[in-house]
Amino acid sequence: METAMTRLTVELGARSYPILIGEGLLDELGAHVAPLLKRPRTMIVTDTHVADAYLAKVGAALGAEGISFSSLVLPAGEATKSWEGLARLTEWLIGEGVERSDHVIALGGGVIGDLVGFACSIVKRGCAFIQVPTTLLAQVDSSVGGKTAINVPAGKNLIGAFHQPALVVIDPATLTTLPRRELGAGYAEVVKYGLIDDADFFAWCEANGAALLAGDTAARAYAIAHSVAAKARIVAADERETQDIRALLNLGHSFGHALEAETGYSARLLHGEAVAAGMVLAHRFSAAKGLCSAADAERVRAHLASVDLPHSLASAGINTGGAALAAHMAHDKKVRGGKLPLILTRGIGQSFITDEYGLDSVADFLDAQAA
Ligand SMILES: NC(=O)c1ccc[n+]([C@@H]2O[C@H](COP(=O)([O-])OP(=O)(O)OC[C@H]3O[C@@H](n4cnc5c(N)ncnc54)[C@H](O)[C@@H]3O)[C@@H](O)[C@H]2O)c1
Ligand SMILES: O=C(O)C(=O)C[C@@H](O)[C@H](O)[C@H](O)COP(=O)(O)O
Ligand SMILES: [Zn+2]
Repeated sequence: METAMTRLTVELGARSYPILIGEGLLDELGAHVAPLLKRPRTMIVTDTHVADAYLAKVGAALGAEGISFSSLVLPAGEATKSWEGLARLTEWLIGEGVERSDHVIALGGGVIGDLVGFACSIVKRGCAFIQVPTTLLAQVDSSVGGKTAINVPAGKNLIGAFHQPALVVIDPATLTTLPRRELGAGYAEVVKYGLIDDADFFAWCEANGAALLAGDTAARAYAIAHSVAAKARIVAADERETQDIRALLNLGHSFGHALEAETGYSARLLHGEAVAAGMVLAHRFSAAKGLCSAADAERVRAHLASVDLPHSLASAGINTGGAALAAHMAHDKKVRGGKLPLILTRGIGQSFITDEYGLDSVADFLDAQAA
């Protein structure tokens, strides 16, 4: 019997692709992948944790459709999104005889998805890839939209490319094995969609976030479909972040990426955790500048705190001065004409982009937050 599934499309003309969402889809992966292949062969890239839990299942699903595969299992964790990880992966793909028309499968969280996407954008000047996200974060955000990258010491995702996947297959059943801390990190990106432009969805998060994190499958299914639909709409409107639309997906990230840099892209602070703290800082900065009410900023902080996410510099484990944090922000990819546009807000669900505030003012604000 076929799995019940939701099908969305990222509308990008010739680069359009489907997003399939359904419990149990991993078991049917071969049937969805087969029509894309020029030869019955693929390469799976994953990490150690995901390989233990799902590589055999995915292999069986491909085998059932007569698709042979080889696999590369990389170390789990953010450090794999690096020059070393990229070198290892690209050399492996070439050793495996990857062809431009092959479809490499990224099976894992945002680290594997971002790394595989970037490798596929440059190997043989570009081959195809398929996202099979297994974390909440990757299912609601990173698997869709084609931002691919590695981190370098100067900053987060500074070396990368826009390279869209050919297909995204989301099986929320994989979340049953995901540790609670990782679920929380993904949930921060769910809340982000409410804060960008959807106050009703933020209210839904306030009412349902705890249940979602505790394992409510209906809440998870709703949050994934709603988030991915929002992301697909934004990406379709501004694929390469040139029109001040896609940049809204960066809400909380200019602050958050600085916190990640400060903690060395390590397990001390996960990406989603940094984004949670970053979204509180963006709202508080907006309140400090008289753009939004202090009550709205507090509402955001209170919800993230209620689900045990970092919601301040201190709870994110940061005691660095504002100038050092602002210095990280100077490398932000959104900088134009020497100015960093910030994603700020006029209230819940009313975010906007502005380059009115300089990094000096951000540094002063961060000093006050640390005090
Ligand atoms: N490209 C984008 O648009 C985009 C968007 C958001 C985040 N990101 C990037 O995504 C990365 C973070 O992704 P992430 O939070 O998925 O982290 P991750 O890929 O490191 O995965 C988190 C942890 O969960 C484990 N794991 C994954 N799936 C599992 C499962 N089903 N069961 C048990 N364990 C599992 C992994 O092995 C890892 O230890 C960051 O590098 C961030 O910059 C990219
Ligand atoms: O898809 C986007 O656009 C986003 O901004 C999604 C973010 O959640 C993601 O973390 C992204 O990688 C951050 O953007 P970046 O351009 O600063 O890497
Ligand atoms: Zn993010």
